[in-house]
Amino acid sequence: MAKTKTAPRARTRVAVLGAGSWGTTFAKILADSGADVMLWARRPELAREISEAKRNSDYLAGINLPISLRATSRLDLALAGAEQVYVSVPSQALRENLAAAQPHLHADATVVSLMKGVEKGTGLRMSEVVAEVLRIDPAQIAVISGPNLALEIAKEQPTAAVVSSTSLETAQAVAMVASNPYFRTFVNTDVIGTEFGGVLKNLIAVAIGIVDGVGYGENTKASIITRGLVEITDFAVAYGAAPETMSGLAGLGDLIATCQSPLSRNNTAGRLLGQGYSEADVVKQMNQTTEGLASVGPILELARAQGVEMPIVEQVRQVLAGTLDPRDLAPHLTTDTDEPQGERTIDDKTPGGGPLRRAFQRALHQLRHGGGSAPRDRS
Ligand SMILES: NC(=O)C1=CN([C@@H]2O[C@H](COP(=O)(O)OP(=O)(O)OC[C@H]3O[C@@H](n4cnc5c(N)ncnc54)[C@H](O)[C@@H]3O)[C@@H](O)[C@H]2O)C=CC1
Ligand SMILES: O=C(CO)COP(=O)(O)O
Repeated sequence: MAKTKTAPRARTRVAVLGAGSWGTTFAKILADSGADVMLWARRPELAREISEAKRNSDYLAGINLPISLRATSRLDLALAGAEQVYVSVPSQALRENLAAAQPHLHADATVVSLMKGVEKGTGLRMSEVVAEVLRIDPAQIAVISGPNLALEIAKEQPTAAVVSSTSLETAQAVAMVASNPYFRTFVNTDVIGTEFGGVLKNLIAVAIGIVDGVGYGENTKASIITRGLVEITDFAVAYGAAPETMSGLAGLGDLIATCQSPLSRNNTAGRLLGQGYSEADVVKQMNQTTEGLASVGPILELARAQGVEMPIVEQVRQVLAGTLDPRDLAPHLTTDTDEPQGERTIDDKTPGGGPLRRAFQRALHQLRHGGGSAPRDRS
């Protein structure tokens, strides 16, 4: 019997906007996953180096890029026929880049944010900026986040990430195109949690860098990471995230990677602050995007709006402003208000409330006001 020939599956045409360390690495992930990728670089000389030498010596020194990867400095060429558009520019530059891209974008294209920041001034998440500028169906928008230090992935070290969209179908379509033997993608529909996980871990990584720069050791760092996870979970849950997302790859996973690695720019910036450099000096020294520095202000404003306390992020703000000595940054286990302190002194795995937590708070309140002993950490 003659074998039926199956036609080879057409390669999905995708564009990646931004040829910095993550944009270039993601273009490699997509090309290695079998997609037909066009990478947009702002500078024509960088686009030429990527297309001709298959190198990006400014951002990914020593990495050989896939032969099939092409780059251009023309947005119209990058976007022509692209079914999926992955965006990896600094968060504060997203709006202007989207406005430039819009006339060349296919009406049905899926737009995928790879970014981990919020917009100053509006406090919007990147998917919200995409929705506001492009006015497309939310089902056309996805975000990708997780423990994804670019250089490790460019070296093809096995990594997992989360693709999130309010449409599971969209998340799955993106995950299909962005999966290969070294890059495994999981899907969810919790865009808020997935995005905030990436934004908030940067702030805790800056705090970790600061105490590292001061010379404090593992106890301090583990305390900050643990308390930081509670803090960022409280924040994200207050904005509608699922708590499980914060203990998954896009929350805890990314928090661990970013807080542990000297490859992290947020961690590095924090270390310089801890060594006594001012914010202005640090910004001058970092020649790559350091989202955490720009996110501190908007995140604290959003936290205030929901009544969420973020003592560690607040201390980072004070170090940046030069009003707190980096040596005084500590996992904030006490507060300076007269309020009952149950909310902040319970080491609770269910941030955001629950009957058990409320009962515990009542007991703590009684103890405190009835002259009993100090609250104990339950962990
Ligand atoms: N590098 C990493 O390991 C990862 C980065 N991300 C996120 O990806 C986003 C981009 O980060 P990276 O690629 O690392 O940054 P980068 O600093 O390496 O590259 C940024 C790119 O954006 C371009 N760009 C376009 N418009 C710009 C403008 N107006 N101002 C400045 N640059 C402009 C730059 O030319 C450059 O190619 C950030 O939100 C970051 O948090 C997410 C996961 C991993
Ligand atoms: O998001 C990242 C890892 O998941 C990269 O972190 P940095 O932006 O601090 O380098």
